[in-house]
Amino acid sequence: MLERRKTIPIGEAVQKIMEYQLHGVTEHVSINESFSRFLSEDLIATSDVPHFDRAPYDGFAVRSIDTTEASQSNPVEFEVVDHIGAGMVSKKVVGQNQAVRIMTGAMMPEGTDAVVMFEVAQDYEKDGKPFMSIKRSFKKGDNVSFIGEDAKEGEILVKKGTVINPGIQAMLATFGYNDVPVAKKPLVGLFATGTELLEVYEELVPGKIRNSNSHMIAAQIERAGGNVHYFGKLPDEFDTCFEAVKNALKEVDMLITTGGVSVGDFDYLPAIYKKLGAEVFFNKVAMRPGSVTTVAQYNRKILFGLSGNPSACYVGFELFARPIIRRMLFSKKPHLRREKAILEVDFLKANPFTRFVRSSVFIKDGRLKVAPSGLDKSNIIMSLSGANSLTILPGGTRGFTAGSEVEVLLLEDQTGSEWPW
Ligand SMILES: Nc1nc2c(c(=O)[nH]1)N[C@H]1C(S)=C(S)[C@@H](COP(=O)(O)OP(=O)(O)OC[C@H]3O[C@@H](n4cnc5c(N)ncnc54)[C@H](O)[C@@H]3O)O[C@H]1N2
Ligand code: MOO
Ligand SMILES: [Mg+2]
Repeated sequence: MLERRKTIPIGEAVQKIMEYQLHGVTEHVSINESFSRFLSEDLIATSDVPHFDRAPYDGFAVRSIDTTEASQSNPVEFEVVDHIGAGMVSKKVVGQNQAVRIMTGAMMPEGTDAVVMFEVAQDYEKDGKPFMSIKRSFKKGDNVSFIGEDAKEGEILVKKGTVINPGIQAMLATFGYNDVPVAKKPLVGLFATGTELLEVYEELVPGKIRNSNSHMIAAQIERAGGNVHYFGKLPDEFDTCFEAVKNALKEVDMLITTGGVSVGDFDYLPAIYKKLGAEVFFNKVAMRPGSVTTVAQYNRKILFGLSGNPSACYVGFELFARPIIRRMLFSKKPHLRREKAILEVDFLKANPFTRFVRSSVFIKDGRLKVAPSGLDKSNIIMSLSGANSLTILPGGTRGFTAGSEVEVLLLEDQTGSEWPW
């Protein structure tokens, strides 16, 4: 007899998974390998930046007090007693009406408190000695880049769980993080199930199709920040699938399968979970596509039984597996970012369930707009290539007309959302 499944709302399904706390693990990687990894500790300023007062221009370091009387009609003369570039430190203590020729980035010599740019000074020689004169006054601190103006020692500059971008790379280097504490990438096991599946390089034959889901999910796992362990494809045979799933679980942090989760005669995943003794969180969600998505836990490892239908599989991954991966990367906002956008075209399909329409968001006339990226059926592959978002069309509506405001989940955004439901 057909097993009746209990349908639960999407928010409840996500909550059930998120309640299951899987923790992130720290590892240290060289700064050269840290780009696009997730920080596992707050990034703290280990020193002031800059850590010495320095010249922001090429010119002359002077004592501002010596410039007070300078004007167009009264040039004031300075003897140039030293000459330094960035990285050099002057040993001179600068006295009255003395100056040091200084280049951008060099440390301010003792006694000086202002920099005169070359453009406003006249330099010349007298008796074989260098001199310069100015026709305007300078205040203490004019053209000086002060200690700590960029960052103060001890400041928390970037929170843990943030993805490392080029700017963060610069900070890490500035503060001497040669080894960077990052979240270890969760290892996500992956199987494609289905007797109909061919490898990419195989010729098409009647009744068979090429396995596209595992290549798609592998990319989604990497986009989410995980590492993929692809175990291959399995035929729809109970014993083979059971053994493969049971063994694979020992090697990974979580396991994804695609296909075989519905009510068909060869859909073995529900029976596999049962024989394993796994705790099933849900096996029917009030959403399209992906309604058959099944999630369970066994031995503190989460099993994601994603649909075999490509679009359903894709959506199931983004809503349920992505937040778990991001959580293990210490993200405080592990879910897809939710924004409002204006629908560009009519979408008049009535549906009792919430739909997640593969869509393309774009900016037009300064506003975020959205349009479906292709056919909206769960067995469709082609609408996925142009999808950078999922438009949420709540259940119980008669569809939406162009110009309506709708909510979208952004697939390629790194900011994320704390809880979009
Ligand atoms: N009587 C019912 N039939 C179905 C129901 C239902 O509620 N009652 N649900 C439908 C929905 S909704 C979906 S979604 C699918 C889910 O099917 P399964 O998750 O069991 O997946 P399969 O049966 O194995 O395959 C479905 C479909 O997807 C193709 N497929 C599978 N794997 C791949 C792959 N790796 N790459 C590309 N395509 C793949 C497969 O050939 C099938 O066409 O069930 C409905 N049926
Ligand atoms: O689960 Mo199916 O993908 O809803 O269409
Ligand atoms: Mg099936």
